[in-house]
Amino acid sequence: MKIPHVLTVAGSDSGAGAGIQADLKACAARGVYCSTVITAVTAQNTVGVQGVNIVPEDFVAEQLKSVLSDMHVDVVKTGMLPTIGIVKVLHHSLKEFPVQALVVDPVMVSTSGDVLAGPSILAAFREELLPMADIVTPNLKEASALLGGLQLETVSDMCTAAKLIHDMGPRNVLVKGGDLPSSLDAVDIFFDGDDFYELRSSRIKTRNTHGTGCTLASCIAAELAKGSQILSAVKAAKHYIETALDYSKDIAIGNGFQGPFDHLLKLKSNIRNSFRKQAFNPANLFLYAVTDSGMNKKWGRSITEAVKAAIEGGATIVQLREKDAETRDFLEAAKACVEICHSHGVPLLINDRIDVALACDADGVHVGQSDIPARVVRTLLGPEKIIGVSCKTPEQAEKAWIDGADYIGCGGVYPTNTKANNITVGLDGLKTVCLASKLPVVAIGGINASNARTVMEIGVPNLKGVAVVSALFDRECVLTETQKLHGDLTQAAAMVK
Ligand SMILES: Nc1ncnc2c1ncn2[C@@H]1O[C@H](COP(=O)(O)OP(=O)(O)O)[C@@H](O)[C@H]1O
Ligand SMILES: Cc1ncc(COP(=O)(O)O)c(N)n1
Ligand SMILES: [Mg+2]
Repeated sequence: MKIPHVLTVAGSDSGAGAGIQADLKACAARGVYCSTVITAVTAQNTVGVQGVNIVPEDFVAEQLKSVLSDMHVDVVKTGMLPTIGIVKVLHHSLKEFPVQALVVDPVMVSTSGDVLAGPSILAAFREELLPMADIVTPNLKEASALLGGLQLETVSDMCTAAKLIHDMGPRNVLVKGGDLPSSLDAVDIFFDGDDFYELRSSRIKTRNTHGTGCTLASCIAAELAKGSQILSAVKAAKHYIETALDYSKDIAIGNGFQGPFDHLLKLKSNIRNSFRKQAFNPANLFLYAVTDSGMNKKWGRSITEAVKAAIEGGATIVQLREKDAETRDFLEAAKACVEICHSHGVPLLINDRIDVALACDADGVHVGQSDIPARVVRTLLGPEKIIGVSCKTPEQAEKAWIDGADYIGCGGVYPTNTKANNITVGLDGLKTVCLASKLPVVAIGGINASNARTVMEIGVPNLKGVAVVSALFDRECVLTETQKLHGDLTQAAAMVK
């Protein structure tokens, strides 16, 4: 399988906000393979550039040959090209190994004001590289330098510059206005030789803008490699910059005035979630209340009234299992239950309906063997949420563990009216599954005040509690029944210890 491939020819930034490091991260974030030809190694941080060590042009040529003679590169993107010799070497390589598109970011001065490629480079840019480029992406200072010091202060000046640079031969020009002093928005001008496009995004208030230029150019290259048209590639890249800046506006890396931003925001948001993740507490399975709309209707109670009574009676986790409710009514009830549960520190799960769980920000979901697989539920809900799976066999328990579930429900232990045609596993089946399971287990199916102790007294360590439906909700007083069951379970737990 061929995958989209960008080759970046640029300098290394030890602080990893710009240069090669930004290019690698931007391409990774956009799902594109990125190879790297390094033209210079900079000693650089959030304060500025402390040193530059230029790679000899022969060795730049050697790197280019290694990559281009072996790999299929779709798009070449250039950043810091510190010498005329390196520009010439690149020009030569691109003649020998033509690619689908060339994106030129004419890096000259870092935002910290340090020179990365001197003015002597300008002639080589104009003569060798720009005529080959599909797009060139100067910032205000670079556009001005390319045009012999022309003053650029307004959006209209940027249009003039785009047109003049277009005359040097590139097919498209993007003049970037990140540094436009008077502008509330971040405005860039795109010119394709016929039309001007004013591309605006909100200007994010942050110190973390080091590397925006490199990232923008890499992202354009990545989108081109995936087959986008140039204008949509530029728009996608600009949108990505805006999102990444917004996401990273408060991160603190380094003590200087310009910090790097965070390219891999999607990935990081998962990692951050996993830092935040409170490990599921198996003790919550102790008295697990599962609602049933039919029963509550029969006794003239709303779901919320039933849940409140169960919690006050000592339920340690609640699952809403509303098979017949209209979705919108269910969601409203679920939102109210989330509030009640959270005010008591009790987790609330939703049976089967991942959409409802997401919409009401429930603590998790319980799924059966014929529902969406737990592995998919985990992807949809992220690492923070609780996932339970109904299992009858050790194999199903093993699979639930592999899929990233937090607990399993095992049953039916006894015959029950709440599930038609449900195979009963009995106490023996329960014990077998508990002994095999790597996850904590809650027993379910026909459990009530008269048999709960017997269930708990099978005495296997990872049986953490019982789940009940009718024993709480098919009764006149949910509060009393829950209190009674809680008392029995507490006694049984004391016996087992
Ligand atoms: N604070 C900001 N908020 C939103 N977008 C920005 C901000 N600063 C720069 N950009 C955008 O980042 C991209 C790079 O622009 P610029 O900073 O001008 O280039 P360079 O990094 O080469 O100096 C442009 O699309 C610009 O509009
Ligand atoms: C190696 C290298 N390449 C490019 C830039 C420009 O990035 P910025 O203009 O965001 O400082 C940089 N600072 N370092
Ligand atoms: Mg910048």
